[in-house]
Amino acid sequence: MKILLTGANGLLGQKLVALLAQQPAVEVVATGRGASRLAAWHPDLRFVALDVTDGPRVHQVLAQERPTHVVHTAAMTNVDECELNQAACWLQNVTAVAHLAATCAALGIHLTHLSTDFIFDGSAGPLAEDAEPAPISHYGASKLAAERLVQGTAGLRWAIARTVLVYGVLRGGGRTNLVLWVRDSLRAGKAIQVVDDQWRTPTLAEDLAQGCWLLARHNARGIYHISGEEVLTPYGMALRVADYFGLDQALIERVDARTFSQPARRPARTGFLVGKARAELGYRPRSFEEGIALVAAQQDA
Ligand SMILES: NC(=O)C1=CN([C@@H]2O[C@H](COP(=O)(O)OP(=O)(O)OC[C@H]3O[C@@H](n4cnc5c(N)ncnc54)[C@H](OP(=O)(O)O)[C@@H]3O)[C@@H](O)[C@H]2O)C=CC1
Ligand SMILES: Cc1cn([C@H]2C[C@H](O)[C@@H](COP(=O)(O)OP(=O)(O)O[C@H]3O[C@@H](C)C(=O)[C@@H](O)[C@H]3O)O2)c(=O)[nH]c1=O
Repeated sequence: MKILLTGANGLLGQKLVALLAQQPAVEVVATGRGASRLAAWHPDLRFVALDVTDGPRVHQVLAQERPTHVVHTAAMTNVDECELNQAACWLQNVTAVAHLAATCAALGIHLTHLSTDFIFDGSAGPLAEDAEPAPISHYGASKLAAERLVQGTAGLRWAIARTVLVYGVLRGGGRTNLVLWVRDSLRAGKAIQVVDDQWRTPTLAEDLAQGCWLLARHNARGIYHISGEEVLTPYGMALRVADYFGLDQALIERVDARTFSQPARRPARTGFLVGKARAELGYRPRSFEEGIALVAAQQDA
Protein backbone atom coordinates (compact mmCIF):
# COMPACT_ATOMS: atom_id res chain seq x y z
CA MET A 1 0.00 0.00 0.00
CA LYS A 2 1.07 3.54 -0.65
CA ILE A 3 -0.94 6.08 1.35
CA LEU A 4 -0.94 9.80 0.61
CA LEU A 5 -2.12 12.06 3.42
CA THR A 6 -3.46 15.57 2.96
CA GLY A 7 -3.20 18.05 5.85
CA ALA A 8 -0.34 16.09 7.41
CA ASN A 9 0.66 19.03 9.65
CA GLY A 10 -2.76 18.94 11.37
CA LEU A 11 -3.72 16.95 14.44
CA LEU A 12 -5.10 13.89 12.65
CA GLY A 13 -2.42 14.11 9.95
CA GLN A 14 0.32 13.96 12.57
CA LYS A 15 -1.20 10.93 14.28
CA LEU A 16 -1.58 9.15 10.94
CA VAL A 17 2.07 9.83 10.10
CA ALA A 18 3.11 8.34 13.46
CA LEU A 19 0.84 5.31 13.09
CA LEU A 20 1.72 4.51 9.48
CA ALA A 21 5.44 4.87 10.19
CA GLN A 22 5.05 1.69 12.24
CA GLN A 23 3.57 -0.28 9.29
CA PRO A 24 6.53 -1.72 7.38
CA ALA A 25 4.40 -2.67 4.37
CA VAL A 26 3.02 0.85 3.91
CA GLU A 27 4.74 3.63 2.01
CA VAL A 28 3.65 7.07 3.25
CA VAL A 29 3.59 10.37 1.41
CA ALA A 30 2.71 13.25 3.71
CA THR A 31 1.43 16.42 2.09
CA GLY A 32 0.47 19.77 3.52
CA ARG A 33 0.08 23.44 2.89
CA GLY A 34 3.54 25.01 3.00
CA ALA A 35 6.48 23.35 4.68
CA SER A 36 6.49 20.24 6.88
CA ARG A 37 6.13 20.89 10.60
CA LEU A 38 6.97 17.24 11.29
CA ALA A 39 10.60 17.05 10.19
CA ALA A 40 11.96 17.27 13.74
CA TRP A 41 9.99 14.16 14.79
CA HIS A 42 10.05 12.26 11.47
CA PRO A 43 13.30 13.14 9.70
CA ASP A 44 12.83 10.40 7.09
CA LEU A 45 9.26 11.30 6.23
CA ARG A 46 8.57 11.98 2.56
CA PHE A 47 6.77 15.34 2.46
CA VAL A 48 5.35 17.05 -0.62
CA ALA A 49 3.89 20.56 -0.52
CA LEU A 50 0.25 20.41 -1.62
CA ASP A 51 -2.46 23.01 -1.27
CA VAL A 52 -5.58 20.98 -2.01
CA THR A 53 -7.45 23.99 -3.38
CA ASP A 54 -5.06 24.00 -6.35
CA GLY A 55 -6.73 21.56 -8.78
CA PRO A 56 -3.89 21.17 -11.32
CA ARG A 57 -1.39 20.64 -8.48
CA VAL A 58 -3.64 17.98 -6.90
CA HIS A 59 -3.67 16.12 -10.21
CA GLN A 60 0.07 16.57 -10.71
CA VAL A 61 1.01 15.25 -7.26
CA LEU A 62 -1.34 12.26 -7.37
CA ALA A 63 -0.28 11.37 -10.93
CA GLN A 64 3.39 11.55 -9.93
CA GLU A 65 3.06 9.72 -6.62
CA ARG A 66 0.45 7.15 -7.72
CA PRO A 67 -0.71 6.22 -4.20
CA THR A 68 -3.11 3.31 -3.78
CA HIS A 69 -4.96 5.26 -1.07
CA VAL A 70 -5.55 8.89 -0.11
CA VAL A 71 -6.67 9.92 3.38
CA HIS A 72 -8.02 13.45 3.10
CA THR A 73 -7.68 15.13 6.51
CA ALA A 74 -7.10 18.72 5.33
CA ALA A 75 -9.93 21.16 5.96
CA MET A 76 -10.77 24.58 7.31
CA THR A 77 -11.61 23.48 10.85
CA ASN A 78 -12.16 26.78 12.68
CA VAL A 79 -15.95 26.70 12.80
CA ASP A 80 -16.38 30.42 13.58
CA GLU A 81 -13.90 31.40 10.88
CA CYS A 82 -15.94 29.32 8.42
CA GLU A 83 -19.06 31.27 9.36
CA LEU A 84 -17.30 34.61 8.91
CA ASN A 85 -15.43 33.72 5.72
CA GLN A 86 -17.81 31.46 3.84
CA ALA A 87 -16.07 31.65 0.47
CA ALA A 88 -12.75 30.48 1.92
CA CYS A 89 -14.55 27.72 3.81
CA TRP A 90 -16.27 26.47 0.64
CA LEU A 91 -13.03 26.57 -1.31
CA GLN A 92 -11.13 24.49 1.24
CA ASN A 93 -13.88 22.15 2.39
CA VAL A 94 -15.82 21.57 -0.85
CA THR A 95 -13.95 22.70 -3.98
CA ALA A 96 -10.78 20.95 -2.79
CA VAL A 97 -12.74 17.74 -2.30
CA ALA A 98 -14.03 18.00 -5.86
CA HIS A 99 -10.42 18.10 -7.11
CA LEU A 100 -9.40 15.12 -4.98
CA ALA A 101 -12.47 13.01 -5.71
CA ALA A 102 -12.22 13.51 -9.47
CA THR A 103 -8.50 12.76 -9.53
CA CYS A 104 -8.81 9.70 -7.29
CA ALA A 105 -11.62 8.37 -9.50
CA ALA A 106 -9.57 8.93 -12.66
CA LEU A 107 -6.47 7.23 -11.22
CA GLY A 108 -8.24 4.38 -9.40
CA ILE A 109 -7.20 5.57 -5.91
CA HIS A 110 -9.28 4.67 -2.84
CA LEU A 111 -10.29 7.85 -0.98
CA THR A 112 -10.97 8.10 2.75
CA HIS A 113 -12.65 11.43 3.41
CA LEU A 114 -13.02 13.03 6.87
CA SER A 115 -16.33 14.46 7.99
CA THR A 116 -18.00 15.68 11.17
CA ASP A 117 -20.89 15.49 13.65
CA PHE A 118 -21.56 19.15 12.74
CA ILE A 119 -23.52 17.95 9.65
CA PHE A 120 -26.31 17.20 12.17
CA ASP A 121 -28.64 19.70 13.86
CA GLY A 122 -28.05 18.51 17.42
CA SER A 123 -31.63 17.48 18.17
CA ALA A 124 -30.70 13.87 18.99
CA GLY A 125 -27.70 11.71 19.79
CA PRO A 126 -25.68 9.57 19.85
CA LEU A 127 -26.19 9.01 16.13
CA ALA A 128 -25.80 6.10 13.74
CA GLU A 129 -24.60 6.44 10.15
CA ASP A 130 -28.14 6.58 8.72
CA ALA A 131 -29.26 9.60 10.78
CA GLU A 132 -30.59 12.48 8.70
CA PRO A 133 -28.11 15.39 8.30
CA ALA A 134 -29.33 18.98 8.77
CA PRO A 135 -26.39 21.33 9.38
CA ILE A 136 -26.84 24.54 11.39
CA SER A 137 -23.49 26.20 10.55
CA HIS A 138 -21.63 27.01 7.36
CA TYR A 139 -18.83 24.62 8.40
CA GLY A 140 -21.40 21.83 8.78
CA ALA A 141 -23.01 22.70 5.45
CA SER A 142 -19.64 22.66 3.70
CA LYS A 143 -18.73 19.26 5.16
CA LEU A 144 -22.12 17.83 4.15
CA ALA A 145 -21.72 19.20 0.62
CA ALA A 146 -18.30 17.52 0.47
CA GLU A 147 -19.78 14.19 1.60
CA ARG A 148 -22.40 14.40 -1.15
CA LEU A 149 -19.74 15.25 -3.71
CA VAL A 150 -17.65 12.22 -2.72
CA GLN A 151 -20.71 9.97 -2.86
CA GLY A 152 -21.70 11.33 -6.27
CA THR A 153 -18.33 11.01 -8.02
CA ALA A 154 -18.68 8.32 -10.69
CA GLY A 155 -16.19 5.47 -10.46
CA LEU A 156 -14.74 6.57 -7.11
CA ARG A 157 -14.01 3.99 -4.39
CA TRP A 158 -14.64 5.94 -1.19
CA ALA A 159 -15.10 5.75 2.56
CA ILE A 160 -16.27 8.62 4.74
CA ALA A 161 -15.04 8.73 8.34
CA ARG A 162 -17.22 11.03 10.44
CA THR A 163 -15.83 12.05 13.80
CA VAL A 164 -16.52 14.20 16.89
CA LEU A 165 -14.51 16.70 18.99
CA VAL A 166 -10.99 15.40 18.44
CA TYR A 167 -8.34 15.87 21.16
CA GLY A 168 -4.67 15.03 21.48
CA VAL A 169 -1.17 16.44 21.59
CA LEU A 170 -0.22 18.46 18.53
CA ARG A 171 3.44 19.15 17.73
CA GLY A 172 4.66 22.35 16.13
CA GLY A 173 1.56 24.49 16.70
CA GLY A 174 -1.92 24.64 15.20
CA ARG A 175 -5.53 24.39 16.32
CA THR A 176 -5.80 23.59 20.04
CA ASN A 177 -8.39 21.23 21.52
CA LEU A 178 -10.54 20.94 24.60
CA VAL A 179 -8.26 18.73 26.70
CA LEU A 180 -5.14 20.86 26.15
CA TRP A 181 -7.11 24.10 26.56
CA VAL A 182 -8.56 23.03 29.92
CA ARG A 183 -5.26 21.64 31.20
CA ASP A 184 -3.20 24.66 30.16
CA SER A 185 -5.76 27.21 31.44
CA LEU A 186 -5.97 25.56 34.86
CA ARG A 187 -2.21 25.16 35.07
CA ALA A 188 -1.95 28.92 34.50
CA GLY A 189 -4.50 29.49 37.27
CA LYS A 190 -6.99 30.89 34.77
CA ALA A 191 -10.75 30.54 35.36
CA ILE A 192 -12.72 29.09 32.43
CA GLN A 193 -16.39 28.85 31.55
CA VAL A 194 -17.34 25.49 30.11
CA VAL A 195 -20.69 24.47 28.68
CA ASP A 196 -22.74 21.72 30.24
CA ASP A 197 -25.54 21.55 27.69
CA GLN A 198 -23.70 20.11 24.68
CA TRP A 199 -23.25 16.35 24.44
CA ARG A 200 -20.42 14.70 22.49
CA THR A 201 -18.43 11.48 22.23
CA PRO A 202 -14.90 13.00 22.36
CA THR A 203 -12.35 11.30 20.13
CA LEU A 204 -8.71 10.64 20.89
CA ALA A 205 -6.74 11.66 17.77
CA GLU A 206 -4.80 8.36 17.92
CA ASP A 207 -8.08 6.41 17.83
CA LEU A 208 -9.28 8.40 14.83
CA ALA A 209 -5.99 7.68 13.05
CA GLN A 210 -6.49 3.99 13.82
CA GLY A 211 -10.00 4.17 12.35
CA CYS A 212 -8.75 5.83 9.15
CA TRP A 213 -5.98 3.25 8.80
CA LEU A 214 -8.53 0.43 9.20
CA LEU A 215 -10.76 1.99 6.54
CA ALA A 216 -7.89 2.18 4.06
CA ARG A 217 -6.55 -1.28 4.91
CA HIS A 218 -9.99 -2.85 4.42
CA ASN A 219 -10.66 -0.80 1.28
CA ALA A 220 -13.90 0.02 3.10
CA ARG A 221 -16.81 1.52 1.20
CA GLY A 222 -19.48 3.77 2.71
CA ILE A 223 -19.94 5.94 5.79
CA TYR A 224 -18.43 5.03 9.19
CA HIS A 225 -18.80 6.78 12.53
CA ILE A 226 -15.35 6.86 14.18
CA SER A 227 -15.31 8.50 17.62
CA GLY A 228 -15.03 7.78 21.31
CA GLU A 229 -17.95 5.99 22.94
CA GLU A 230 -18.58 7.96 26.14
CA VAL A 231 -21.21 10.67 25.95
CA LEU A 232 -19.92 13.69 27.89
CA THR A 233 -20.48 17.43 28.03
CA PRO A 234 -17.47 19.75 27.71
CA TYR A 235 -17.99 20.60 31.40
CA GLY A 236 -17.89 16.91 32.31
CA MET A 237 -14.73 16.51 30.22
CA ALA A 238 -13.14 19.53 31.91
CA LEU A 239 -13.78 18.10 35.39
CA ARG A 240 -12.16 14.81 34.38
CA VAL A 241 -9.14 16.60 32.91
CA ALA A 242 -8.73 18.63 36.10
CA ASP A 243 -9.05 15.51 38.19
CA TYR A 244 -6.47 13.59 36.15
CA PHE A 245 -3.86 16.34 36.25
CA GLY A 246 -4.59 17.24 39.89
CA LEU A 247 -5.72 20.77 38.98
CA ASP A 248 -8.19 23.08 40.72
CA GLN A 249 -11.76 22.22 39.66
CA ALA A 250 -13.00 25.43 41.30
CA LEU A 251 -11.58 27.33 38.31
CA ILE A 252 -14.13 25.62 36.04
CA GLU A 253 -17.43 27.48 35.85
CA ARG A 254 -20.40 25.51 34.59
CA VAL A 255 -22.37 27.51 31.98
CA ASP A 256 -24.99 27.13 29.23
CA ALA A 257 -24.11 27.44 25.55
CA ARG A 258 -26.23 30.63 25.53
CA THR A 259 -23.48 32.25 27.63
CA PHE A 260 -21.30 32.40 24.52
CA SER A 261 -22.03 34.57 21.53
CA GLN A 262 -20.04 32.68 18.91
CA PRO A 263 -20.47 33.51 15.21
CA ALA A 264 -21.42 29.90 14.36
CA ARG A 265 -24.13 27.85 16.07
CA ARG A 266 -23.09 24.47 17.54
CA PRO A 267 -25.40 21.43 17.64
CA ALA A 268 -26.55 20.67 21.20
CA ARG A 269 -26.61 16.91 21.15
CA THR A 270 -24.43 14.81 18.86
CA GLY A 271 -22.05 11.95 19.66
CA PHE A 272 -21.80 8.80 17.60
CA LEU A 273 -22.64 5.14 17.81
CA VAL A 274 -19.57 3.27 16.58
CA GLY A 275 -21.02 -0.24 16.36
CA LYS A 276 -20.57 -0.45 12.60
CA ALA A 277 -16.85 0.38 12.80
CA ARG A 278 -16.47 -2.04 15.71
CA ALA A 279 -18.16 -4.89 13.87
CA GLU A 280 -16.80 -4.38 10.35
CA LEU A 281 -13.33 -2.96 11.00
CA GLY A 282 -12.43 -4.11 14.51
CA TYR A 283 -12.26 -0.46 15.65
CA ARG A 284 -11.73 -0.24 19.44
CA PRO A 285 -11.66 3.30 20.83
CA ARG A 286 -10.08 4.05 24.18
CA SER A 287 -12.03 5.42 27.15
CA PHE A 288 -11.79 9.16 27.85
CA GLU A 289 -9.68 8.33 30.92
CA GLU A 290 -7.24 6.32 28.79
CA GLY A 291 -7.14 9.15 26.25
CA ILE A 292 -6.20 11.74 28.87
CA ALA A 293 -3.53 9.37 30.19
CA LEU A 294 -1.99 9.15 26.71
CA VAL A 295 -2.03 12.95 26.37
CA ALA A 296 -0.32 13.22 29.76
CA ALA A 297 2.32 10.66 28.83
CA GLN A 298 3.13 12.44 25.56
CA GLN A 299 3.43 15.84 27.21
CA ASP A 300 5.86 14.39 29.70
CA ALA A 301 7.94 12.66 27.03
N1 LIG B 1 -10.75 18.61 15.16
C1 LIG B 1 -11.99 18.20 15.37
O1 LIG B 1 -12.54 18.33 16.48
C2 LIG B 1 -12.76 17.54 14.27
C3 LIG B 1 -12.25 17.42 12.99
N2 LIG B 1 -13.01 16.85 11.99
C4 LIG B 1 -12.47 16.72 10.64
O2 LIG B 1 -11.30 15.92 10.72
C5 LIG B 1 -10.34 16.38 9.77
C6 LIG B 1 -9.00 16.57 10.45
O3 LIG B 1 -9.12 17.57 11.43
P1 LIG B 1 -7.91 17.99 12.38
O4 LIG B 1 -6.70 17.25 12.03
O5 LIG B 1 -8.40 17.97 13.76
O6 LIG B 1 -7.77 19.51 11.93
P2 LIG B 1 -6.51 20.50 11.97
O7 LIG B 1 -7.07 21.87 11.89
O8 LIG B 1 -5.62 20.13 13.11
O9 LIG B 1 -5.74 20.13 10.64
C7 LIG B 1 -6.22 20.48 9.38
C8 LIG B 1 -5.04 20.65 8.47
O10 LIG B 1 -5.53 20.94 7.17
C9 LIG B 1 -4.63 21.83 6.60
N3 LIG B 1 -5.21 22.57 5.49
C10 LIG B 1 -6.20 23.47 5.52
N4 LIG B 1 -6.44 23.94 4.28
C11 LIG B 1 -5.57 23.30 3.46
C12 LIG B 1 -5.31 23.36 2.08
N5 LIG B 1 -5.97 24.19 1.28
N6 LIG B 1 -4.35 22.55 1.57
C13 LIG B 1 -3.66 21.72 2.36
N7 LIG B 1 -3.85 21.64 3.69
C14 LIG B 1 -4.79 22.43 4.22
C15 LIG B 1 -4.23 22.76 7.73
O11 LIG B 1 -3.04 23.41 7.35
P3 LIG B 1 -2.33 24.52 8.26
O12 LIG B 1 -1.69 23.72 9.36
O13 LIG B 1 -1.37 25.13 7.33
O14 LIG B 1 -3.41 25.42 8.74
C16 LIG B 1 -4.09 21.77 8.88
O15 LIG B 1 -2.78 21.31 8.98
C17 LIG B 1 -10.94 17.60 9.11
O16 LIG B 1 -11.48 17.22 7.87
C18 LIG B 1 -12.04 18.03 10.05
O17 LIG B 1 -13.09 18.68 9.35
C19 LIG B 1 -14.27 16.37 12.24
C20 LIG B 1 -14.81 16.47 13.46
C21 LIG B 1 -14.10 17.02 14.61
C1 LIG C 1 -13.80 28.05 23.67
C2 LIG C 1 -14.76 27.32 24.58
C3 LIG C 1 -15.30 26.10 24.18
N1 LIG C 1 -16.17 25.43 24.99
C4 LIG C 1 -16.73 24.15 24.55
C5 LIG C 1 -17.76 24.29 23.47
C6 LIG C 1 -17.47 23.18 22.51
O1 LIG C 1 -18.39 22.12 22.66
C7 LIG C 1 -16.09 22.65 22.89
C8 LIG C 1 -15.05 22.84 21.80
O2 LIG C 1 -15.07 24.18 21.39
P1 LIG C 1 -14.21 24.75 20.15
O3 LIG C 1 -14.72 26.10 19.86
O4 LIG C 1 -12.78 24.52 20.44
O5 LIG C 1 -14.51 23.75 19.03
P2 LIG C 1 -15.76 23.55 18.12
O6 LIG C 1 -15.65 24.40 16.97
O7 LIG C 1 -17.06 23.66 18.82
O8 LIG C 1 -15.45 22.03 17.83
C9 LIG C 1 -15.72 21.43 16.59
O9 LIG C 1 -14.63 21.42 15.74
C10 LIG C 1 -15.00 21.03 14.44
C11 LIG C 1 -13.80 21.03 13.53
C12 LIG C 1 -15.79 19.77 14.40
O10 LIG C 1 -15.90 19.14 13.35
C13 LIG C 1 -16.63 19.38 15.57
O11 LIG C 1 -16.69 17.97 15.77
C14 LIG C 1 -16.33 20.08 16.86
O12 LIG C 1 -15.61 19.36 17.80
O13 LIG C 1 -15.70 23.33 24.07
C15 LIG C 1 -16.51 25.94 26.21
O14 LIG C 1 -17.32 25.31 26.94
N2 LIG C 1 -16.00 27.12 26.63
C16 LIG C 1 -15.13 27.84 25.85
O15 LIG C 1 -14.66 28.95 26.26
